[in-house]
Amino acid sequence: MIVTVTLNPSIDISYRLEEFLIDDVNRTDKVSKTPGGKGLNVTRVLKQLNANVLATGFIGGRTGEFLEDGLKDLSIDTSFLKVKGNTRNCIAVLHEGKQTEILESGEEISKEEQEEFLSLFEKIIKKASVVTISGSVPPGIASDYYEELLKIAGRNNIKVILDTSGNSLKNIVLNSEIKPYCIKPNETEIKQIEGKEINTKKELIEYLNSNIFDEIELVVVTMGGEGALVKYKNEFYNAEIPKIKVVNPVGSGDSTVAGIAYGLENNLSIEELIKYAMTCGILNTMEEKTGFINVNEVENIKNQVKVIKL
Ligand SMILES: Nc1ncnc2c1ncn2[C@@H]1O[C@H](COP(=O)(O)OP(=O)(O)O)[C@@H](O)[C@H]1O
Ligand SMILES: O=P(O)(O)OC[C@H]1O[C@](O)(COP(=O)(O)O)[C@@H](O)[C@@H]1O
Repeated sequence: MIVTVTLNPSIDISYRLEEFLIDDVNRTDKVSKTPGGKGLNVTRVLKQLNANVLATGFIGGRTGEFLEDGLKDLSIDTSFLKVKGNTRNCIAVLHEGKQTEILESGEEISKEEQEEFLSLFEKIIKKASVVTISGSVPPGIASDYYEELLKIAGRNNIKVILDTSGNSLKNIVLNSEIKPYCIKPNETEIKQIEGKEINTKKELIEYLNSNIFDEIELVVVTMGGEGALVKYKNEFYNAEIPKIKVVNPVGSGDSTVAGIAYGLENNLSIEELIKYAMTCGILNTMEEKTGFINVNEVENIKNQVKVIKL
């Protein structure tokens, strides 16, 4: 089983506009509202891949109920901790080929709620082989909270894929006693870890060879339409992907994480795992909906992804 952790889920609202008018009124009938937050996008794609998946995290209020109902409609198993604060909304405006996002930070999670979640997490991961942890943490949660989750997963010998950014990622890579099995930074996030200038693949390889990544077995640095550079057990792989028509790229990193989790759960070879990860990311960009792929196209796209050992 794969457990997906979304500590800061959201109702993802997307508005598509021909033109985005600043300091003016924008009207649209092209609206979508889906259960979101990075980990729930991961969950939906895993469900589409027929994986045995359980979603957990904090939810609260009417927005939390909307979110849980949306997952139930997709027959997704959930075990959320209900909290006092309301689940947030995140808005993406898709306009003129661009994507402008307004992400609420979410409502505060109390110390008691944080403690309660650690107990719930310990209980539900007993049957898991892979855990994904995605996204930002809501207010009230210290940046080392993810380390607590890693310790619990470590005690239970479970592989963790961590997809986060900013201080949460920095803290895990630079300061955490225990490391995740895999991280999936994009090009911006990898530079944020130590504020490094990384302009070429050669520089990226040099950076990934530095000892701060020694204990992380799998590092997947995604590069949007340019595919990814992957470090696995000190070997490097370049993932070359086909040129496709992008409809909506929101959630493609999350879909990539779903592909990695699927690969680990099914003990795929590293080449096959990278192909699945890229395929899920690509297929998500080709859809209007976030955290959604056309499963009928998996084989076709996978055959067009090239994984080259460097
Ligand atoms: N323009 C694109 N064309 C094709 N595939 C894409 C494109 N953008 C993203 N992808 C796919 O999704 C993956 C993750 O995208 P990326 O933008 O790097 O992540 P994030 O959403 O985390 O910023 C890429 O490695 C690729 O497989
Ligand atoms: O948890 P965070 O980091 O605040 O991000 C939440 C947002 O990220 C998204 O998952 C989109 O992320 P990506 O476009 O980076 O894949 C939205 O669904 C969600 O609103």
